[in-house]
This record gives sequence, C-alpha cells and structure tokens, in this order.
Amino acid sequence: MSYQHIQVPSQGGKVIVNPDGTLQVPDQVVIPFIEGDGTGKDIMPVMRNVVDVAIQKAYNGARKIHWMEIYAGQSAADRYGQTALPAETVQAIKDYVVAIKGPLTTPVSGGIRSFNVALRHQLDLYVCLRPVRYIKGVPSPVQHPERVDMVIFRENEEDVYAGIEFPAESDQANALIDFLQNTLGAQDIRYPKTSAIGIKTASREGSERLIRKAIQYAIDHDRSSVTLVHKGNIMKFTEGAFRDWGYDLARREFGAQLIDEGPWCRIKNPTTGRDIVIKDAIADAFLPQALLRPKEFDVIATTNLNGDYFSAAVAAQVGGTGIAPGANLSDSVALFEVTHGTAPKYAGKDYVNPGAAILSAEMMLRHLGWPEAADLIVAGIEAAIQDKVVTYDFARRLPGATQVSCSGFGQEIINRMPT
Ligand SMILES: NC(=O)C1=CN([C@@H]2O[C@H](COP(=O)(O)OP(=O)(O)OC[C@H]3O[C@@H](n4cnc5c(N)ncnc54)[C@H](OP(=O)(O)O)[C@@H]3O)[C@@H](O)[C@H]2O)C=CC1
Ligand SMILES: O=C(O)CCC(=O)C(=O)O
Ligand SMILES: [Mg+2]
Repeated sequence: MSYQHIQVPSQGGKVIVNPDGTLQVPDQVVIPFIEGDGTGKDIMPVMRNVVDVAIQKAYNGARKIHWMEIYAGQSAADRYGQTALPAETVQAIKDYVVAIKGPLTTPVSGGIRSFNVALRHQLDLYVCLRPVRYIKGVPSPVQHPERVDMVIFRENEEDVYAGIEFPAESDQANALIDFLQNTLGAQDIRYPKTSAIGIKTASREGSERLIRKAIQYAIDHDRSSVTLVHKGNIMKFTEGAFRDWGYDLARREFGAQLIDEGPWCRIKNPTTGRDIVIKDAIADAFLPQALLRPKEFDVIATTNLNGDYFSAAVAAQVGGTGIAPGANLSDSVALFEVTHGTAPKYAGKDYVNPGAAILSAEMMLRHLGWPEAADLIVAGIEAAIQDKVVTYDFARRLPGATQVSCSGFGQEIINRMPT
C-alpha cells in the first residue's frame, strides 16, 4: 500500500481483525497517529515517548510500536492544500485498524465542519468510550473524588451533533420551515422568519448498537449498573426513544427481568452471577446526582451531545479534561483520542497536561493486548501525582506541588515506572 504523503515505517506490521472480531497484533506493530492542532503538538510527542519507554521496559525489546504519522487539520492543509481531512488519512486508519489522535480545531459558527466528527462518521466509529476514574492525589473540587468510577458510552454519529443544520434566513431553512408548518403542522416555531434549523436524529439501530456495547462492557468488566441517560420527557421521539429502545434491547437480547413493575430491570452476569441493573435517568437529574452521589452511576449509555457534556463535566470531579482519555470504536477500528480540545492559548508552550493523551494510549495498549506496558504507565502517573510533581492544571489546586512542563511530566512518569 503506498500513500501520497504518509511515510510507511520500514519495519512493523498491521493489526489484523480476525473473523470473530479479535485482533492479531504483531510484536512489531505500526500505529498511525495524528499529531493534532494547537497543544496536540505538545502532548503527542510526550505520549509517544512515554509509551515507547513503557513498552521497552515491559517487553525488553521483544515488542515495539513503529509510529506512522498521518495528517488531519493544519498538518494536512500544509501538505495536501485545502484538503484538511485527506482520504488517505481515513484509509490508513482503516488499513492499520488501531490509531491514536490529538485534538483538531473546529471554528465556532461558520467555517469548516469538525474533522473529529467527520472521522467518526467516515470510519463508522459509533462508540465514544470515555472512562472517568480517580487517580489518588489528583486535586478535586469534591470531597470524595474516589467515589467517581464511571464509564461513559456516548453515541457518536447521530443527534444534533451530526451537524445537519441550515442558517437562519437561508433558502434551505425557509423551505424546511415551510414544510414543517404547512405539511407537518408544526405550530411552535417561535420566529419562523429568522430561525435557523438543526435536525436531531436518533435511530433504533444506532441507539441499540451503542447500548448493546455498553451492556456487554458491563458484563465483561463485572460492573453493577448501566444507566441510560436522556432528556426523553421533552424530546420524546429521540431521547425518549433512546431509553425505550435500550430497555427493549436489554430484555430481548440480554434476558433482563423487570424490577418490580419496571422499567428498571436486571441482568444476571453469566460469568460472575452478579446482578447488573439497567436503569435510566433524565439528564438534568443525572448531572447533579453524578456530582452528589457518584457511586450510583457506573456504566452510562447516552446520546451524542449529552455524552459530550457529561464526559467533560464528570471529568472535572477527578482532575479535569487534561487527564480525561477516550476511544472512538467501530466493530473493527479503534481511534483513541483525548477528551479535551486544542487549548490554543497554550499551544507550543510545552505547558499543558499530557495525561489525557498518555491515558488514551494506555487504553490503546490494553486494546492491543499489551497490558504490562499499560500497567507501567498507570504506575508512573500515579507515582508522579502522589509525589505532587504535576503540570499547571493540578499545581494550581495542589498546595506544595512542584510544577513541571508537559514534557517534564512525561519524564517524571518515566522516572517512576517500576523496573
Ligand atoms: N476531539 C477533539 O479534537 C476536540 C476538539 N476541540 C476543539 O478544540 C478547540 C478549542 O476548544 P476549547 O473549547 O477551548 O476547549 P479545550 O478543551 O481545548 O480547552 C478548554 C480548557 O480546558 C483546559 N485544558 C484543555 N486541554 C488541557 C490539557 N491538556 N491540560 C490541562 N488543561 C487543559 C484548559 O483550561 P484552563 O484555561 O483552565 O487552563 C483550557 O483552556 C475548538 O476548536 C474545539 O472545537 C474541542 C474538544 C474536543
Ligand atoms: O470536534 C470538535 O471540535 C469538538 C468535539 C468534542 O468536543 C468532543 O467530541 O468531545
Ligand atoms: Mg467535547
């Protein structure tokens, strides 16, 4: 396979997906990465360095990642002209199956649509998986951050997030408003002459496949509940249907039994025999409860926009998005990705926390079946934080901390990896 601008490393092979969905991972593996815009250029080299050292320490040279840079955002515009999400970038992720990316800039209001969202759509990465858990010693605004241990499954392709919208006073918006009012009888558009229109989609197939993954994750990881979070009292046929499809799926495919009169239900974990409760919460009740009684939430399954907000808000209880990792998953491809954005005011200053990128890579190592290297990374991060050697975001809330740079934090993690 040859590409226009992507240089394939001279050594290393591809991850291959077996017919049963498991992965064959060569010991010398090529992993594509997108550096990202803004602070992506600060955090991603630090992430690669930490990962390389962890793999070297864990496998003593028997395993190695051969990094292959692929381009999106500014790095693509520099090489491919106007095409900031080149087709060969998407193709390379398909070809190599497992990849990792830094954040990419999306302007507000006009301008280009999100390349982050475009990658999710073009690769059918329908699960956005964002685990939120406490690392001992991280400064937190809450009294018991150790009670936070949630795994958010966010639907990644539908909802208003898909960006089907038309500007106010455009021909398209006018035509749609006319259709809504005169054909469908929608009488509640407050200012029809000056309204922009956005479309919210929610499908049964899209909701079910996301909720199926969340329930299966709860079974595989012996978790105690899956909460379907929605705003179904107001958006009945989109958010409300997400909830109903979730309960139907739990009963139909996982044999869930109603608790009392329902709709809450429970599944017996076939491996551990423990109960997994399937329940739901309305979004504006979920957020304060997640803050006040986080132990009540374990695995969360939710719609796209909700999941975007929740994953950032819940992360704030355990240190903020600077340390919040994530993954975008299809049935075959995995694209690991930080939860935060490009933080442009800090770009190029070797300043921000590389923790989110490093923990995204830690998730990637587990996905590849290299848990020993992942464990070394976690041990290094935990030790650096407990020694209060941290980047600015933690230092400003941690009395007695020693503040280090982005690359400095990477080095402190490496220094503390067990031998
Ligand atoms: N998946 C992606 O690629 C994403 C891309 N984006 C894009 O990023 C751009 C900027 O978005 P913006 O809304 O400013 O959000 P950002 O997440 O980029 O930044 C918001 C704030 O979060 C904190 N923060 C972000 N990254 C770190 C880090 N690594 N370490 C410590 N703190 C951090 C900083 O807080 P403080 O000021 O308190 O120091 C920062 O000012 C936009 O174009 C947006 O579309 C946004 C989210 C995801
Ligand atoms: O695509 C973007 O610019 C923002 C995406 C985002 O905030 C997210 O997925 O969490
Ligand atoms: Mg976000």
